[in-house]
Amino acid sequence: MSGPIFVALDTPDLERAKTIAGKVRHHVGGIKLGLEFFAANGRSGVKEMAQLGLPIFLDLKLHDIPNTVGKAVQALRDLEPAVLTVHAAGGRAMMEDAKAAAPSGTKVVAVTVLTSLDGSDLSSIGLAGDPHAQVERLTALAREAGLDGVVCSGAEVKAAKKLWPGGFFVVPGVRPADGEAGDQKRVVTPRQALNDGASILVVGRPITAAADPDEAARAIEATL
Ligand SMILES: O=c1ccn([C@@H]2O[C@H](COP(=O)(O)O)[C@@H](O)[C@H]2O)c(=O)[nH]1
Repeated sequence: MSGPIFVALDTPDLERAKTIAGKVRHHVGGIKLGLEFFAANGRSGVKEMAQLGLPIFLDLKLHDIPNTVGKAVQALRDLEPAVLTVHAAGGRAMMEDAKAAAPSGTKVVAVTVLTSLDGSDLSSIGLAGDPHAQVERLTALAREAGLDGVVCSGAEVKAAKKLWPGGFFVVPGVRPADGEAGDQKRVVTPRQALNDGASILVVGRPITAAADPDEAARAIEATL
């Protein structure tokens, strides 16, 4: 993969996704397509975006029983995404089945604790302890399940990498120093995330909501 920035094209509008990708393509290493894009455009939309020639990160955050997730990954095989996500909370067997069903060139990575959650959110769903401990627990589980890496916030990536030196670490929820956090709760700067061990950075609104997405991507790239 070339540059570390994957731009999150969170839109249901295929033409808008193509326009933004076209504008920022020289300043990003790939494009991330998530639930909003996939729900609106499906597999054909992913194929159309792939024609731009940038690596595709398919962020579907699959989370179900092992058989269902394995079959879903099987159905996605021909899209050959560079990166595909599942939720680590689905458990070891689910992650094993996802990895077994994925193409060999796809990195299957597990979401540990969403960057939009803090300690009080975890308490409200019955998970005691801070996000840090939960990220460490799920990173160890993802490693045991044979995945390629995890998704965590920049606040935990250093600890996760210490547990798994050869892992692939995806860090979303990054914001330039003066950036709006929005719904993200565990936020660090792109530079800090890379310093602490991120393999790739996921950047959405700081680029896509900017008046000039190309300039915004360029400015973030210049800080790295
Ligand atoms: O824990 C997670 C996992 C995935 N995401 C995704 O990353 C982008 C972030 O977008 P911003 O606009 O830069 O906040 C978005 O597509 C999420 O689905 C995440 O934020 N946190």
